Amino acid sequence: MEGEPELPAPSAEAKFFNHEQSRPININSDSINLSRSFNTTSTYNSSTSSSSHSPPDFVRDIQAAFKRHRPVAVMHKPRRNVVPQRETPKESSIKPQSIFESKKCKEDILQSRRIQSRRCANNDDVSITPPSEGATTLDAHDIDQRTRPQINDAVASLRPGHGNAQGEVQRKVHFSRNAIATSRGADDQMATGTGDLLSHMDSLALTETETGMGNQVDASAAVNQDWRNHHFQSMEMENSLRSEGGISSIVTGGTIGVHDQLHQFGNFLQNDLNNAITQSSVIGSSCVTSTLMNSSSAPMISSTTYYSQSQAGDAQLGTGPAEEAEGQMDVVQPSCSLSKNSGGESAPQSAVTSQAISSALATAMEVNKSSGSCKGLQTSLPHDYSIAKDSPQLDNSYPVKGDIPNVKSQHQPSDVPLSDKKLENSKSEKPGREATGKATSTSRKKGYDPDLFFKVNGKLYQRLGKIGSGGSSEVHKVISSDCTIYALKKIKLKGRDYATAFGFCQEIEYLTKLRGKNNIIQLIDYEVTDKTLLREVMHGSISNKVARVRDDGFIYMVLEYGEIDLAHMLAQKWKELDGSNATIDENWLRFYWQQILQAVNTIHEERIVHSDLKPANFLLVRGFLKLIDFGIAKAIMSDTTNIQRDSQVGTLSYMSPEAFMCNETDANGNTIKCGRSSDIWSLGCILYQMVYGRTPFAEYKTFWAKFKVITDPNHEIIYEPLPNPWLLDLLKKCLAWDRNERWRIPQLLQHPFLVPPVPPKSPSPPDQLCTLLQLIAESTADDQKGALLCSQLHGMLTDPRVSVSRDQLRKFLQILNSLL
Ligand SMILES: Nc1ncnc2c1ncn2[C@@H]1O[C@H](COP(=O)(O)OP(=O)(O)OP(=O)(O)O)[C@@H](O)[C@H]1O
Repeated sequence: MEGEPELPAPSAEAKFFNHEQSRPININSDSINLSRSFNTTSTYNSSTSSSSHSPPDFVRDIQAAFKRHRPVAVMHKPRRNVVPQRETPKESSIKPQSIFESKKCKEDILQSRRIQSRRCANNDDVSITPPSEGATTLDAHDIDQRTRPQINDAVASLRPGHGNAQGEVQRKVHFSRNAIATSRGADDQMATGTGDLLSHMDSLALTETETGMGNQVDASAAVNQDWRNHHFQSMEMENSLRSEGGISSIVTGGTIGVHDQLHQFGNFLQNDLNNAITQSSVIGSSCVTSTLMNSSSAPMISSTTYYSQSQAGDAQLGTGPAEEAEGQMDVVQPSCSLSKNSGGESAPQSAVTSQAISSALATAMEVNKSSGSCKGLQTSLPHDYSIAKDSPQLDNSYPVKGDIPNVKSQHQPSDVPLSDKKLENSKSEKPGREATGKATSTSRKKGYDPDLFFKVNGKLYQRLGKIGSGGSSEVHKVISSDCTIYALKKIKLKGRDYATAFGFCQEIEYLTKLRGKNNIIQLIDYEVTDKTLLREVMHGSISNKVARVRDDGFIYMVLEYGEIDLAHMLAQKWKELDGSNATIDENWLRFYWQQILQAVNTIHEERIVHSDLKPANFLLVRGFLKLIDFGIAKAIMSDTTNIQRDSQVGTLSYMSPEAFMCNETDANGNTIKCGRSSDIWSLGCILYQMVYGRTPFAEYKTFWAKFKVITDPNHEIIYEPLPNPWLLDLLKKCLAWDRNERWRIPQLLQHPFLVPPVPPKSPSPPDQLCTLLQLIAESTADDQKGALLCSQLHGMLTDPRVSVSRDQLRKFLQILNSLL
């Protein structure tokens, strides 16, 4: 595995904006983009080039020239988080007892729902008072006998019949701080879905208790597996809801500031619901929550709420006329197991977002409020539904899962002692309120919660978790209103210079150009919020390229979602091989190498040089590799084969010699340029890594060491012996130092490693005889008899109906011999 190159001394902030260049970079040990501001007299000879500056000057030059952060995709330190598959949080183990308890709990719930459904007819309010602060984790058996029925009762309030088609039911849910609450039909339009929700909850409970995964649920995995199902279920449900007059089903948990949060989402959907008295707007009905309330962090109802999924996706929000009322706005229902983690990248999948469900409740409450039927909304709940505030087990961050045994706080780092957690909670309470207030006002203004949704061209995408972040962007996993998973790349423009912004817009341009090419990641939609900027950059009318974007603009790119990148695939592959002497399976290699070549061929045919090819930029989408990240790609002008670069760009370990020396002059006085062959070098590095498990210059750890060897034409790359000599040959064809000697993609696609030469067929005995006879006939052309015999024999041998025995042959030869 490759080590990290040490880069030239970064500045204190390690972040530069090069006014001459197009991009800012963060310099860290992972990656580097170099600007060519140190373009001086260096030549192909590395020693010359490096010696043309004293190191401190050079360092300064380079620092000034670094453009943007380009992490080196080393296999052992991939930047992208691999989705943990149903990872179990350390803090919350499920004990058999818990499972047993949770099953019991489920029965309790079912029972209490029955009771509750009767109560519902009487327009009960439900309030669950939160317990004191403290614990962050709760197992089912931690829920004491007193609280469980309360929870159950609360959940039971979701029973069908709580709202009904006549519209007389006006159930309210009051959330006290940290309260777990359940939903109820907000009014008649919310009646029917409750039943669906409950059935989902039931099945969820079953799922969770039976599988013993009542803690963290891998949202992504679940989403991936089930979204199609969910989609259909959603549609089904939508239809049924429409025909039945509409409902809203809501399950939620509560936390501090819940009313604010409820209010904001209420605003978001108010139009929908107000205009849709007879329409359905089903929110999150399919999701069952296991809710952990934490007042300190939650952007909305709870900082960490686990949606355990059973039938996620059964409901759609904002469909039908309600949606129309919203004005083309697609609203995403949180149908899938979701994970929201304020911690961001480190645990994208573990984070669960509960907000849509919470929001649904908010909506319901808003509707109730606005309809004047919400008198119970702010009131306390009947005490039999309350969870004692001082309950020893349940505190402000307790998970309440209804019938789900075990959840844990995601928000608080697990290594924080409990007492500290308490402290943090109490400390953060106030800011939490303030933050919530802010979020609320933003949400009110925008009509949706920006912490939860992204809006691109009027369409909402619900955030499922952060996938990763590049040098310039954040990439999130999102779900659209039709339950399709996408990746959403968000680039903040504020503070960047206009030239950089132009670069970002160019990525959009390339992706637009590459639409329909199935080995390139597909751009589904995009929005540059700063329209003036977009206009300016696209028309090339930026007057001051070094000026910085001052407004809070963003670029959003909705992209096809890739499951895993090649860097992770390789890491996984090598992990599997670890300890054994085996090498990567050649067929596996061929399969993906061919796809890599085809993807790059696609852009080369479109006269685009990628300039940052590395395993992390090949994503697996539905089993095939697709190329991503055209952030520094460049178009080749029609009259040339090279691209014009102001700067050195790329990721060190995969950068070609000419990329290091771009724009310098070679020994013959020619300017060194980058072109398609630079990409071929990078491909060679990728192939080398696929074969040997490390990049060709991995042993050179520092930037300088790498720079020196890569730019040295006499440096010999070490190739360990390989069983297949063609593979070795292929590597050498890609990693030829002289860019003119490197093979091009069409040739590489025909290389014997991919297309093994077919051995020539050895001629069959009759063929040989025929040839022989031919020769004899020619040599005895003067002897007519001999020639006749030869042609007779030839005819016999070539006629498939005639079989000639050896004896016959011998006789013929004897005759022939006597004649000659
Ligand atoms: N369509 C996608 N599907 C899934 N994951 C993606 C997708 N696009 C990007 N990612 C993930 O997000 C990471 C960052 O994305 P990308 O490389 O496009 O951003 P960047 O800011 O240009 O990064 P870099 O600094 O590498 O150039 C990628 O390494 C990849 O793991």
